[in-house]
Amino acid sequence: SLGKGAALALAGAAQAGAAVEMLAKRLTVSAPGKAILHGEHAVVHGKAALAVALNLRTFLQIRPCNNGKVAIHLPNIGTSLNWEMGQLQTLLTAFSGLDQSKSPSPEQMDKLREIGSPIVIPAATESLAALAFLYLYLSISAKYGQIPSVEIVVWSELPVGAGLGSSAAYSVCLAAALLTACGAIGCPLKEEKYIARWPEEELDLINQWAFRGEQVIHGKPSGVDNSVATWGGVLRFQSGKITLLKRVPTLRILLTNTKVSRSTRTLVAGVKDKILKFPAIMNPVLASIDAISNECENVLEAIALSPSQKYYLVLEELVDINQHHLNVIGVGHTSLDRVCQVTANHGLHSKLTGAGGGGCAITLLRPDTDPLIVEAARQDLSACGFECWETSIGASGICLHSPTSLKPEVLQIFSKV
Ligand SMILES: Nc1ncnc2c1ncn2[C@@H]1O[C@H](COP(=O)(O)OP(=O)(O)OP(=O)(O)O)[C@@H](O)[C@H]1O
Ligand SMILES: C[C@@](O)(CCO)CC(=O)[O-]
Ligand SMILES: [Mg+2]
Repeated sequence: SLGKGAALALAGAAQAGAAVEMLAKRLTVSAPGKAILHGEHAVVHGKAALAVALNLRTFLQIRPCNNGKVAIHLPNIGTSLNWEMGQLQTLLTAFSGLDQSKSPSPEQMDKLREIGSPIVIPAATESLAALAFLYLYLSISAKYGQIPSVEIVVWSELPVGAGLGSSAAYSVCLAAALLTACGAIGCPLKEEKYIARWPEEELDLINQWAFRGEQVIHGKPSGVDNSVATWGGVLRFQSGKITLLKRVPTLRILLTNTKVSRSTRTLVAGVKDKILKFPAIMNPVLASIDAISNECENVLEAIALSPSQKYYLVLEELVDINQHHLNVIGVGHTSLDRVCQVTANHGLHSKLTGAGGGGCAITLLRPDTDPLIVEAARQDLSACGFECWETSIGASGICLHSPTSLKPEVLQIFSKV
């Protein structure tokens, strides 16, 4: 019998006609950002993480073009880039024989940097966004057939590079749009539908390709961020195994962006160095973070069955302990300490989320936390120069939108670019 990959490739070829039809019109997709409740960094080293999809999304529109170019517009970072189709075509051979199971090689990355853009700084925001796009465009084109001249716009409600999984939402949107555009996966959006999702097998393929995009941006991602952007909801992730949590209580979370910029790639590399330098000291910390994720999962399940004050006390203690651990492994920041102190003054518990080193923190709220307390905490956090907002969790994963399902704000941004 055919392997999953081969079957999908055949299905992709059969959909080649659909690809041409697909690109006769615009296609809009969106994927959510995420917050990690527990397990950031430890998850890169095989431990468990718990992640939730946020109601802040990245939107991507892909439009057919007939100017012989492939263009990408990134209004969040003020960048627009384009390449001649011919220039990309000559590179396809370097990317042939690749599939979603292979990591980007150093030689391929060098080739991409050559044509990347006028941008030369290897780790700059624009350069990483361009490299991830080129990697996905070329390897997907090499495998399923070259994607014709297109124009792509990506815009996000998420702060970019702040710990809320903007890179994963970006990679998942790109993978979904490019795979749909070349007919490797179907287009589940029917005329009468508002929003549509792909079948599980195709979501799995999107997730695998998006992971490759994350590798270009992060270096050594665990895959938790692209998984939550693909599947949505609340999930447990360990060594590539994704378990969607079915019974979860409605959690109230306050998100705070310290606005201190950082790079996930650099922070992940720093933790690895520390583990190599002090294995006997760092490994027990990672094991403890793993135990926190497991304990949190049990407590969430218990709350979903019977909400009780005592469980929220446990969740708060776990947040405090993990925040200390994250400081120990070197991913804290004075701005994050400040968030913890300011919220503690209001009886609330916070920890960093994502890669740390600045970026965002989450503050756990109880179902009955007085809105006046939340407001007072918000004001104090704003006075520190931070931005914060209460969020709902468990949003849906990557989806396709009909134009009528898009908010006016998103339509307006797409109409301007
Ligand atoms: N909307 C976007 N427009 C352009 N580039 C983006 C966008 N979203 C993400 N990126 C790319 O992703 C990079 C940020 O990724 P990074 O992993 O450092 O932060 P994050 O994903 O927001 O946080 P974390 O990984 O900790 O959750 C940017 O430098 C840029 O290259
Ligand atoms: C820091 C990290 O654990 C989470 C970033 O959101 C990196 C990863 O898992 O890829
Ligand atoms: Mg990221």
